[in-house]
Amino acid sequence: MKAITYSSAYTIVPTYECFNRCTYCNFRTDPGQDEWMSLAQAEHILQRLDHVVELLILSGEVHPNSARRASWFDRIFDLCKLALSMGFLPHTNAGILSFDEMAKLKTVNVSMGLMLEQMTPTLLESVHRHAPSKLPEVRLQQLAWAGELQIPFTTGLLLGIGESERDRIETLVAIANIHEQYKHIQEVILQPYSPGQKESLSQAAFQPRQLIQLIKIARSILPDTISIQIPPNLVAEDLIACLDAGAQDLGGISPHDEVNPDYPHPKVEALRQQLEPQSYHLVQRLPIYPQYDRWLADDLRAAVEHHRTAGLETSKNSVTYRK
Ligand SMILES: O=c1nc2n(C[C@H](O)[C@H](O)[C@H](O)CO)c3cc(O)ccc3cc-2c(=O)[nH]1
Ligand SMILES: C[C@H]1O[C@@H](n2cnc3c(N)ncnc32)[C@H](O)[C@@H]1O
Ligand code: MET
Ligand code: SF4
Repeated sequence: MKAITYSSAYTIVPTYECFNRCTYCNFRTDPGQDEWMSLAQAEHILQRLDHVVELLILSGEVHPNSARRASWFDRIFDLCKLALSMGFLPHTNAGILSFDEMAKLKTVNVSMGLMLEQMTPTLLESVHRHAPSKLPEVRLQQLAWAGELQIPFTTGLLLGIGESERDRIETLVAIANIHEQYKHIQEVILQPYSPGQKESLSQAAFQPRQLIQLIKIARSILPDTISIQIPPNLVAEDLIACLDAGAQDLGGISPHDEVNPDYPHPKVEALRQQLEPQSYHLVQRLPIYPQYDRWLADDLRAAVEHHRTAGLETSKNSVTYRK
C-alpha cells in the first residue's frame, strides 16, 4: 500500500477583488466591487467547521501603490491570527507580497504558497497581458524571499495556458534550482487549467495524457523530498494514472474549490473508496510537512505539534510522522 496524502481544509477569501486580469481566472472581481470578509463573518464561518485543520486564505490582490493596500494586508493578517486562535493552521496565498509583508505573514502561517505558473515571458502577451503580478522574475523572487525567510512553501505550475512542453520543463528546473538553494519547497502543484463559467479565455482543458507524462518528468527533475500535488477535482477519472505516474498528494480537500468553482472537490470517503482497491492508502496530512516544523516560531510549532499528536491519537488512518 502506498500512502497518498491530503489536507482537510477550508478556504476563506478575504476579497475576490483583484487588480490583475488573468484571462483564465474564474475568481476575481474588479477593484472596489467586492466587500472584504470581516473578522465577524470569518468567526461565524470558522465556529461551524468540523474536522477541518487547514485554513487556506486565498485572496485577490490590491495594487501595492493603492491607498487600500495596508488595510487589505492587515485584514489578511488578522484573519490568520483569528484562525490560529480558533485552533486552525493557516496557509496563505495572497499573490505578490513585499518582503516585509511576507515576513509578517510568516508569524501567523504554518506555510505559505504562490504558483510560479510558467517562467516563459511569452504569456505576458496573452493570458497575462493585464496581469502585472504574473511577471515571471517577480514570482521567482517571491520564491527566493520565502526561502530567505525560511517559510515552508507550496508552489506549482499552471498548465495549458499557452506554454510549450519545453517551457514546462524550464519552470520545473527553476523550482528545483531555487529549492536547491533554500530547501524550502514542500510540494509542487501540477494544476491543469480547467475552463469555468466566469473567465474570458474559455479554451479546452489541459490534456490528461500530457499531465501524466509531465508528472513523470517532474518526478525526474524534482528531488524526492518535494511532493507532487494534483487536484483530484481537475483530473477526475485519470486520478489513478496520475498516482501511478508519481503524484503523491491531493492537496487541500475543502467543501468548495474557490479557484475552480465549477469543479467541486470529491468527498474524502469517495476518494478513499476509489484509491484503496488500487493499493493506495489515503492519509491526512497537515499544511506543513514535518521536516519544516523546526522553522516555526514557538507558538506556531506548539499548534502544529498539538495537531500531530491529536491526529495520531484519534485516527487510525493518520501517518506516523517522522522528524
Ligand atoms: O482548493 C484549492 N486549493 C488550492 N491550494 C491549496 C493547497 O492545496 C493547500 O493549501 C496546500 O497543499 C497546503 O496544504 C493552493 C495553495 C497554494 O499555495 C497555491 C495554489 C493553490 C491552488 C488551489 C486551488 O486551486 N484550489
Ligand atoms: C490559486 C492558483 O490557481 C490557479 N488558477 C487560476 N485560474 C485557474 C483555472 N481556471 N484553472 C486552474 N487553475 C487556475 C492560478 O495559478 C492561481 O495562482
Ligand atoms: N491572486 C493569487 C494568484 O493568482 C492567488 C489567488 S488566484 C485565484 O497567485
Ligand atoms: S488568478 Fe489570481 S492574480 Fe490572476 S486575476 Fe485571478 S485572483 Fe487575480
